[in-house]
Amino acid sequence: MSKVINWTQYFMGVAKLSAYRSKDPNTQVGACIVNNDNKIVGVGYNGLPWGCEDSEFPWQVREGELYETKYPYVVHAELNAILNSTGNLKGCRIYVSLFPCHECVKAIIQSGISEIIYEDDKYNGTDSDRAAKRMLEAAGVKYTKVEPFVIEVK
Ligand SMILES: Nc1nc(=O)n([C@H]2C[C@H](O)[C@@H](COP(=O)(O)O)O2)cc1CO
Ligand SMILES: [Zn+2]
Repeated sequence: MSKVINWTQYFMGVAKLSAYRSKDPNTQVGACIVNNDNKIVGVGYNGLPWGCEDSEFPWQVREGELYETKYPYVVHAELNAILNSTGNLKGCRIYVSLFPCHECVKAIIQSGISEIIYEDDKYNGTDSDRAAKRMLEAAGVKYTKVEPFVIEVK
């Protein structure tokens, strides 16, 4: 019998495959938005906005003056997936390889997405993470952690 993956593995797999497109040398994140018919309606990974060349922005820099780091320039995977999506996201689920930050959570809530499925939560307990969860709980958006699913890319 050939191997068959379940829906969660499939959508998380698409999210994680997308993450491999990210030029971020420290954290590659992928996201996949799915509607109630189990159709994919948006994917994204953390990258620079259109027109911003990877070679001209400081991907390697994580500390020091904000302007000199990668942080003000990168579009997070979740926001890219929302911005890349087609149509109304009300009631959709978002599969993301890393739990969303407080900024993406605002976009997730406002777009009508009703559930977050995530795998990694390496920033668990940070202020951003706590603020994110505070908003999700207030807005009634579910978040569910799933076991790691290995995608092999050679
Ligand atoms: N959920 C997320 N989605 C994302 O796309 N990111 C992006 C922003 C940066 O490009 C990178 C985090 O960089 P670092 O601080 O781990 O070196 O991942 C970060 C988070 C974490 O909340
Ligand atoms: Zn974010």
